[in-house]
Order: sequence, then C-alpha cells, then structure tokens
Amino acid sequence: MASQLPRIFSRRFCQPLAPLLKPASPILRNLRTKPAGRRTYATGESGPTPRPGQSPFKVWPFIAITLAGSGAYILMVRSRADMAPTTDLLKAPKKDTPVFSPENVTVLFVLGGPGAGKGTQCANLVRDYGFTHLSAGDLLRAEQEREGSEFGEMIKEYIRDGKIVPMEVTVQLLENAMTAQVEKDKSGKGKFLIDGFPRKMDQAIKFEETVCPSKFVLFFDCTEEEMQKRLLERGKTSGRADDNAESIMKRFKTFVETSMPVVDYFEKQGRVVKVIATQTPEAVYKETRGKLEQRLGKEF
Ligand SMILES: Nc1ncnc2c1ncn2[C@@H]1O[C@H](COP(=O)(O)OP(=O)(O)OP(=O)(O)O)[C@@H](O)[C@H]1O
Ligand SMILES: O=c1ccn([C@@H]2O[C@H](COP(=O)(O)O)[C@@H](O)[C@H]2O)c(=O)[nH]1
Repeated sequence: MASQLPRIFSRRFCQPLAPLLKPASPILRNLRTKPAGRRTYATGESGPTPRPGQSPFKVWPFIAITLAGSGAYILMVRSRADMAPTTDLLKAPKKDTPVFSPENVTVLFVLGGPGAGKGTQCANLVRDYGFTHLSAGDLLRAEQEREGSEFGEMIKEYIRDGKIVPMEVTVQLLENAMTAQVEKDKSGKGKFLIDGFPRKMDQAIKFEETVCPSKFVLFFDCTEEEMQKRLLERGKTSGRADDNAESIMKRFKTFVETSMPVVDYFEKQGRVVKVIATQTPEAVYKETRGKLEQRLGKEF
C-alpha cells in the first residue's frame, strides 16, 4: 500500500491514512466485491429436473458447508487470541523517540487566532534570528495544489470550512519540510518557527512524540474584532478561499473551541510566551523580541 500513497507519506503514516482515502481510490476500488452472477452450466442446460414433491434445492450441502465454515472461523479467531486485533492495522506503529533531538533542533510553536499577525512576526524573526519559518497552513495549501495529491480536495474543503485537517497529513508535511531543511544544513541542526500549529491536541501530542519536542509556544493574543478587520482587509488581495466573512466566523469558532485548549495545555506546563498582538506591528515585534530574549537568552 505504501507504494501507492503519495510520496509525502513514505513512512509510518501510511497506515493511519488509509481511512482518509476516498472510496474512489483504486486501492479501495479493487477491494469491492463483484455482484454475484447468475450461475449456469457450461453447456447452457439448467440441470436435472426434480421429481414431484422433491425440492429443487439440496439443503444438506449448504448446512454442512456453513457448519464447517463456522468451525474453521472459531478456530481461527481462537488461534489469534494473543495477536493484535485487526483494527490495529489502522494505527500508526508506535515510535520510541522523536525524529529530531531538541539538542540539535529548536522548535517554537507559533499560535494565535486567525489574523493575529503570526506570519508577519515570523518574517521579522527569520530576518533577525535565522529561524526557518514553516507555516502549517502554507504547507497544506501547497499540498492541496500539488498535482496528483490524494488529499487536495479534502484539504480544500477543510480550509474553506475552517476545520482542522486530519493530523497525519499536517504532521507528515511538517516532518518532511524539517527533514529537508536539516539535511541542507551541514551541521545537522535547525531552528524552526512552526506557525499555526498545533491547532488541536492530537497534533500537539503526535508532533512532540514523533517529530520533535518544542521549547514553548509563542502566543499572539488578539481580539476577534481586530482579527476580523485585518482578515477582511487581507481578503481584498490575498486570494485565500477562507478570507471571507463566512469562513472567518468558522475559523474563529474552531480557534476558540479546538485551538485555545492547546494553548491552555502548554500554559499549564509553563510553556507559553504571550504577546499582546493588538498593537502596531512594530510594537508587537518589540515585545516579541524582548520576551524571547528573556526566555532564550540574547543569543537565540
Ligand atoms: N499588528 C498589526 N496591526 C495591523 N495589521 C496587522 C498587524 N499584524 C499583521 N497585520 C496584517 O493583518 C493581516 C494578517 O496578518 P498575518 O497574515 O501575519 O496573520 P496570521 O496570524 O498569520 O493569519 P492566518 O492565521 O490567517 O494565516 C495581514 O494583512 C497583515 O499585514
Ligand atoms: O495545523 C493546521 C493548520 C492549518 N490548518 C488549516 O489551514 C487553514 C489556514 O491556516 P492558516 O494558519 O490561517 O494559514 C486553517 O483554517 C485550517 O483549515 C489545519 O487544518 N491544520
């Protein structure tokens, strides 16, 4: 099956992605059973004529086959008692350690509501501190546009409705992008701003367990009123399918219900650096730098 999935899902995410495949997938199509054809004899004859009072169907062979089949099935199930249940086939194999060690790779998650100014501030940090900026939304949009992507249509719908794309897709896209960057850097090290991620608890846990533990969350705190104003303004030129009033409302709802619990989770662990994002871009950046230097030291 791995060979039939897109290249981005080369490794351990192949199995959990199976349920995401649309029914039209050739993989699933091949598994559909053919409709039972009407059976005829090779000669075209319809078989011996039953005598009067005799049923045209012989039931005993069917009963015998059913009993034998049931018995074989019970034996098979018993012999599998100590094996993993078949549903486990859909779960990712558990990984013992993340792909990247936090000693070599620094990850800062960047969160905030839609339009809080995450991308704007990440660009400043890239310029001044040499971070690599990976926006989960950008990676998803690129995957959506990639020719032949099995997930293009699904991603499109999720983004338009402001919903969170199933984590396997996003985590794998991030891992791929990080790997490419770390391999490019001769030192084997990396400094990443992971923007707009994790937006859901399952993503946070999966990423830290399998890709890399993050140092903390840089959280841009902004009012809905201000974010809505910014997004509607951006929507005039961005060409984004979700920068319209209807999608913006859905994105706000998802943010409050699904993404804020992630911020609260990291907050409880003392792993959130909060910046007031309603100010001018310059003032937001000044506060960001100050708080990051405090947390990471001047040389971060
Ligand atoms: N502090 C600010 N004050 C006013 N406008 C801002 C500020 N920061 C960013 N903007 C503008 O608001 C819009 C959204 O900013 P940005 O794209 O950085 O937000 P974002 O949090 O990355 O959004 P999304 O989550 O939708 O990707 C942009 O048009 C940007 O120029
Ligand atoms: O982890 C993620 C991140 C994003 N999405 C989807 O993408 C859009 C746009 O994200 P931006 O950060 O605003 O560019 C978001 O509304 C989600 O639909 C996601 O599913 N998972």
